[in-house]
Amino acid sequence: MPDVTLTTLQELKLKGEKIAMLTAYDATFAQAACQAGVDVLLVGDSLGMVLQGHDSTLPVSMADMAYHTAAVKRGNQGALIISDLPFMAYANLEQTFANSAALMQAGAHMVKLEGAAWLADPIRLLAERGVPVCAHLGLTPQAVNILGGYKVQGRQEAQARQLRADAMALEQAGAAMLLLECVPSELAAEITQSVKIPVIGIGAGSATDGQVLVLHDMLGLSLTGRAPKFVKNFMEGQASIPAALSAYVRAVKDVTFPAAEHGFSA
Ligand SMILES: Nc1nc(=O)c2c([nH]1)NC[C@@H]1CN(c3ccc(C(=O)N[C@@H](CCC(=O)O)C(=O)O)cc3)CN21
Ligand SMILES: CC(C)C(=O)C(=O)O
Ligand SMILES: [Mg+2]
Repeated sequence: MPDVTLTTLQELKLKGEKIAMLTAYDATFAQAACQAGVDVLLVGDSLGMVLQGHDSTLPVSMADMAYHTAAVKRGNQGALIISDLPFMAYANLEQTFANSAALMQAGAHMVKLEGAAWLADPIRLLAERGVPVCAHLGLTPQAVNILGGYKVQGRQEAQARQLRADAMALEQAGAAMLLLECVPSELAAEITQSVKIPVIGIGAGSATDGQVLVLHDMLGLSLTGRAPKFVKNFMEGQASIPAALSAYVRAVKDVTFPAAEHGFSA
């Protein structure tokens, strides 16, 4: 078992102490993040963009996710490891079970699925089989071709109402955690208060129970030359990568990150 478990995260939410989460794709950065005090490591399918150079997360395979999960597991020092199920790896229940098993056996402690209320059945069935699930709501990058780009979600009242309902339904179904990406800060605050499970945000303001960023983004690296609005470069003013990782954890814990400028309004 890792030092950080679901119970730990529940306690952090109750105490009002923020959860620091960061993506990791290899053993060395996993170890460095742990030594900086990161609570949760996310083996994100963002690796398709930052490691592989694709322009979306869609080309990422299960083999890729299992390979990077196994590498992160070897460098991990007590963090909870969450791995993304990649595009179309949870299109039906049989695939969802087999692919979740592969990630758990590679070293994940939880899997993350992108979607909405339709995730209720897979979440309930995975939990019954021993797999905790994080539900990723709001801007779901695997649906970029449906969404028409990487755009803020939940700005219209009807969409906001839908997101609130989805969050409650997925908690009810047995989700262990929610991740809100690119939603107005006010809406993320409401959802965080309305559920008992931890809510992690990226581009969702400072009121969520924790924050996540893509490792390369927070180290000031970008393939496209322009980072999303919610990114802060933590290398600025730091002399080393370990110092930047520590600055990130400190900023999340003392709620100096994210600032208002990193969030979206309705
Ligand atoms: N390097 C990296 N960082 C990420 O955060 C990330 C990935 N890759 N790959 C998968 C998804 C894609 N993500 C993205 C990418 C771009 C924006 C973006 O540029 N958003 C606009 C908002 C536009 C609006 O106002 O609707 C922004 O200005 O931030 C957001 C999320 C988040 N994830
Ligand atoms: C951006 C985060 C939330 C993610 O899903 C990823 O890194 O793939
Ligand atoms: Mg992802």
